[in-house]
Amino acid sequence: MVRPVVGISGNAHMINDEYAVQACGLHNLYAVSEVCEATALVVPALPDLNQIDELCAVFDGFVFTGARPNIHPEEYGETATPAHGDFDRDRDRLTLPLIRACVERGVPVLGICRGFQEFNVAFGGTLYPEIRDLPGRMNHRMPPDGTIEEKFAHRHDITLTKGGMFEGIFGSDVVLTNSLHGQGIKEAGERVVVEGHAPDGTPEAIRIEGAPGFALAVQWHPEWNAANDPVSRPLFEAFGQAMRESAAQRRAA
Ligand SMILES: N[C@@H](CCC(=O)NCCCC(=O)O)C(=O)O
Repeated sequence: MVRPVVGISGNAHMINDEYAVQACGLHNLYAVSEVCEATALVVPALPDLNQIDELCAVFDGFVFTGARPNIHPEEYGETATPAHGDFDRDRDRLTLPLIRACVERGVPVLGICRGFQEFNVAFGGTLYPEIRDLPGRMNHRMPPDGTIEEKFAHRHDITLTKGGMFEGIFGSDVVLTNSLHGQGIKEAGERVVVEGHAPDGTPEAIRIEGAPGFALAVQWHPEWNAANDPVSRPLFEAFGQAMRESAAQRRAA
């Protein structure tokens, strides 16, 4: 049985401030390979090199990964300010239409951190540029100091909608996760259903209403220690199963 082939979104990166590359966190690749039991291939976030229809035809699913650069606020009708930080416009221009196309076609998609924010913006939602500046909110950013393990350590609970898809996957309505993001959902998009919140009310888990396929996204980083984490593993297992079922249906059609 051929394993599902999964596109993992790349990110613009400069080596030594002079050599442009597309980068992808290794944990995303290992989580998809080891837990989804799938072949993980990096898709360069370069709209000029990719055709949306071809990507949807070639891949059995996509993971839209985390990334430090933010979605440009003009993608959700707002004007950039210094608070909005750095951008990756090529990634915006590929991932937002690709997410919509995958959902329409029933191609399974999983969003992580920036990818979670892309799901919301792709369906008409908006973002806060800096969660920690909002009254009553925590600082959700990656700790500035410490080891990489400390930066990806569990940080807060997330309360999930009872009877929702995420509770069904995790087997609990409260889960413990890491947190490495500065931005977050301000207004949920028209078809964006928020199923999970942090203790300060920040949206942390969403699904796309009416999606024929797997279309879930989380604000935290489940790819970290995915094979062993009791929250990450079932999420990637569910994603892998959704891709196998979707691929079998497409082959049978
Ligand atoms: N840029 C967005 C999304 C944050 C994100 O995806 N973080 C993952 C990378 C972690 C790091 O390298 O800092 C935001 O800040 O909300």
